[in-house]
Amino acid sequence: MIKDRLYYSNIIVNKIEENREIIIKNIELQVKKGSNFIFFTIDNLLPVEDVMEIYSKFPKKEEMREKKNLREYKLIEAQLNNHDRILEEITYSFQEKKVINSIASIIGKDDIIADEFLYAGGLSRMEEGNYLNPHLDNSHDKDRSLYRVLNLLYYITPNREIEDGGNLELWDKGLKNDQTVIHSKFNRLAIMVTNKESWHGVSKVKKGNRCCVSNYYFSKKPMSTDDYFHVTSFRGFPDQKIKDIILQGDTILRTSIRKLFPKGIVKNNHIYKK
Ligand SMILES: O=C(O)CCC(=O)C(=O)O
Ligand SMILES: [Fe+2]
Repeated sequence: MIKDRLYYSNIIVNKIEENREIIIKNIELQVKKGSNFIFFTIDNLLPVEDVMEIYSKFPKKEEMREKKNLREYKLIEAQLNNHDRILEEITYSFQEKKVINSIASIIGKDDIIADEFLYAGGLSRMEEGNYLNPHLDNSHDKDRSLYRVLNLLYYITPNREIEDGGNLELWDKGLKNDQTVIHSKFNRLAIMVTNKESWHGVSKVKKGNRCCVSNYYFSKKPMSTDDYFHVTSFRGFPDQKIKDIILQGDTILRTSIRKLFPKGIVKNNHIYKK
């Protein structure tokens, strides 16, 4: 059996469909509570031996690009053809039409387009001390013609405990309230809406590594009714008061630059050049 995107996507769709009822109930509850930041997780996505194989081929620290600043400290790779073929296959399996359709029908949005250039998607690796501060994802795609609407995060590092840090944190009740912690557990797919309220981040990794395969879905229409545009906007974690002020200033600065130069001044090289 060739482990290609078709193979993975068949398993993924079956898993989503198996969980359809529970996911829909969960989303309905969130909507009822008035949340616009919808998310859900699907556990045991792939057979364990398949995830272990993907994990074993995941690029090592030295083979990835380090992003290190006040906002984030992590390793990324979008240039998938520099690595084992299996990594490109698992990443793009989430972009197969039937996976998109299955998720789209659950979310109730029919005009979803996958991000074939992996603009800010692809592989990410976080090691001890790495973090991703609370942020709103950039509202649009690389040409600023489509809205980002969903983020799919598939965690593949075995034996990660919640105490090891590196968990996905969602401010689904607003930044002034406590965040919901999503354990970045082995073989878990987390799916979250991205809009102007979806503040999220990754807590500092305390132990081991945290490998993730990520994909964005786009759409001509946003997840809400009104139009909006924002650059990736960062905040401090709740205990980082000074960093919070600095990061808010940083967002204001980058927003003003973006107003002067709508396509940005530095070329974003976090894309898959085919
Ligand atoms: O790694 C994660 O769980 C979240 C990643 C993320 O939010 C991002 O890359 O924008
Ligand atoms: Fe994000």
